[in-house]
Amino acid sequence: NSGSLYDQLGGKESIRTVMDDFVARVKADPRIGDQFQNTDANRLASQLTDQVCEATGGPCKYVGLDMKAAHAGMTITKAHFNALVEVLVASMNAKGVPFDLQTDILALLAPMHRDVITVR
Ligand code: HEM
Repeated sequence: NSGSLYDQLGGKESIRTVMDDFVARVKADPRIGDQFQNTDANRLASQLTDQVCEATGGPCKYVGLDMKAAHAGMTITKAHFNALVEVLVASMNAKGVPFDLQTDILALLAPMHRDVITVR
């Protein structure tokens, strides 16, 4: 396979499609949904799209809070983190992201656990 991860994903519109699905599933998830109760779905999907677009080599710039600041003050456990990853995989499956690409994306996000998990 050639091209950036971003191109393989199908560009920004495809990433946004996954993220819209993801935020909806997160809000409905019994394990983590409560934490996103007051979250503006459109805004979070937009932030996540920019973040993943940039991280995969796309022409975007994520201008939100860094991951430590974004999650400071929240109660986020390893179990919460794993639940969110599971939800993301469900969305990537639902939107037809090939398995190899899924693992590439997860590899980019996994190290963020250090800044996201606040309860250790
Ligand atoms: C790799 C894992 C994660 C990534 C990449 C990530 C990414 C982000 C991003 C980009 C934002 C927006 C920051 C901004 O707007 O400036 C955000 C906000 C947030 N995240 Fe995470 N996050 C992750 C894991 C989690 C987990 C496990 C939880 C809790 C279960 C969580 C809960 C939240 C909440 C509640 C917000 C605030 C949304 C709002 O503005 O209302 N995140 N996250």
